[in-house]
Amino acid sequence: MDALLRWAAELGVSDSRPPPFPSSPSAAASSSPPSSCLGRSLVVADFPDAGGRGLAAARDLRRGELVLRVPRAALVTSDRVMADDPRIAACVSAHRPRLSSVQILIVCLLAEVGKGRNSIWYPYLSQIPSYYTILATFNDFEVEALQVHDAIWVAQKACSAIKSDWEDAAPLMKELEFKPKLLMFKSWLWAFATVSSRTLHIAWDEAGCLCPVGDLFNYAAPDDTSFEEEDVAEVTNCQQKDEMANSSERLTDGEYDDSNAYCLYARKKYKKGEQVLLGYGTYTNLELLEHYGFLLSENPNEKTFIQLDVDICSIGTWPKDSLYIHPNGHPSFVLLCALRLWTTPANRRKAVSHQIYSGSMLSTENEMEIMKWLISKCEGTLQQLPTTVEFDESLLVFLHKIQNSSNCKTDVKQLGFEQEFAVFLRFHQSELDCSDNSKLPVRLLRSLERWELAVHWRCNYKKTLKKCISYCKSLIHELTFRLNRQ
Ligand SMILES: C[S@@+](CC[C@H](N)C(=O)[O-])C[C@H]1O[C@@H](n2cnc3c(N)ncnc32)[C@H](O)[C@@H]1O
Repeated sequence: MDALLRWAAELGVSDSRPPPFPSSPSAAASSSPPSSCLGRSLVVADFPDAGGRGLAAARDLRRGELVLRVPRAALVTSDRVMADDPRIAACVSAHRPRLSSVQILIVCLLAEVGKGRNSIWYPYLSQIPSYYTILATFNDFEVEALQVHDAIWVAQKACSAIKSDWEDAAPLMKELEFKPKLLMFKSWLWAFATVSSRTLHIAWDEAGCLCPVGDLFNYAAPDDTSFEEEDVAEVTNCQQKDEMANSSERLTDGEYDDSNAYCLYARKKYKKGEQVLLGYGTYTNLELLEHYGFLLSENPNEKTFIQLDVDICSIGTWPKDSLYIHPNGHPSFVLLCALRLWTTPANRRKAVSHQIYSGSMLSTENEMEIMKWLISKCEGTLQQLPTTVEFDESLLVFLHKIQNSSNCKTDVKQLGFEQEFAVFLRFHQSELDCSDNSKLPVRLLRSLERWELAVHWRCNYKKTLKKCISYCKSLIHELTFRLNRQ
């Protein structure tokens, strides 16, 4: 990491705003770059429960403050790799019409990896994780563990799309004489996951850019970023007005700006030592798993979908993905509207459409019918899934413990789940031959990590359905009370 931070400093990456002009020309010429690009606003730190390696505030940070600047020279982009290497440029241009910008960036990334120490990005490339847990890396056992048909389908589709991209790009990579290891699907998957989970948006390339040091920020779901009065006062009083200028518009965390650099900003106030997080976008947990390989226990953007008949989905002009259940168990506004319309006799729909689109309840009876329908749908869905929330919660405890166990044979026996673990081992054609004080092999530990993610996802899914049932029951109770009083 020290080598990366030194290399980045040499390229002008910095966590402090550069002075408007050097104090004197001789001082500018003689000043050597600092030994680290961090230390003034940020430091690298470990956050075991929130993304692992990440960036912490090196001092108290103000909202809207510039915390990292990464000049274009440090960014890994397809155009930069090709500008530096005419052979790659010539081969890519011959294949370009058939390839997407993401495929081209992946090929450029693998080409740089193939250069080893001769790559100008070597200090950066050697700090990129060596494996990922995005959905496409899940094997059949782990995919099955998601249990919910839609999620299984997303995982399978993600993997087959990446495979087909790899096959399409194979002739180009052969022409570039990639080493056999880099031609393998495993390498493509690694590079795909790197691009998927670490790129930042740039205007001139849909695939984005890899941003050394800037890609060390972990994720927090974007929340309501409306300006609080306190923040406005802070901006008004701020001495560094130039830095804070436009900070009300700068509630996005980062952008490639006119100074030819990627600039990243604190999107809220941070106390020294706190983890500084970026909101990469609003994602459901399945999307986070698909693109980034993790999920959040509390995700405000989570959407829980249940199987709906075609006639419900097509009853309005609403997009299908707006028909879902919120993490607190409440049906989404659109799901509620669609169900109100669907439960109304066809000949009356037109007459009540104004009421429905404004979000009003049609009648107590209609609302009770919807709530009963939702209860039965959620209960039916839960019954069809092979395990319960309680089982999944215990399995999660087991999976967590077993990954940290130094005595797996005894622990598997003591913690239960021997049967599930035997199926897991059979899938991996492994036997539990680890003696006391030995850890499981890395291959199995990584699979356990992905299995845990799958169980975590399905457990959250079921919990939301249970919350929906409780919500509907309490509403029915309330409506019955109202009806009885009429
Ligand atoms: C841009 S990188 C962030 C830095 C990364 N932790 C590292 O060590 O290089 C994004 C990856 O960090 C991890 N990550 C980010 N935010 C996370 C979070 N809130 N919880 C768990 N993992 C997270 C995921 O593996 C994700 O794909």
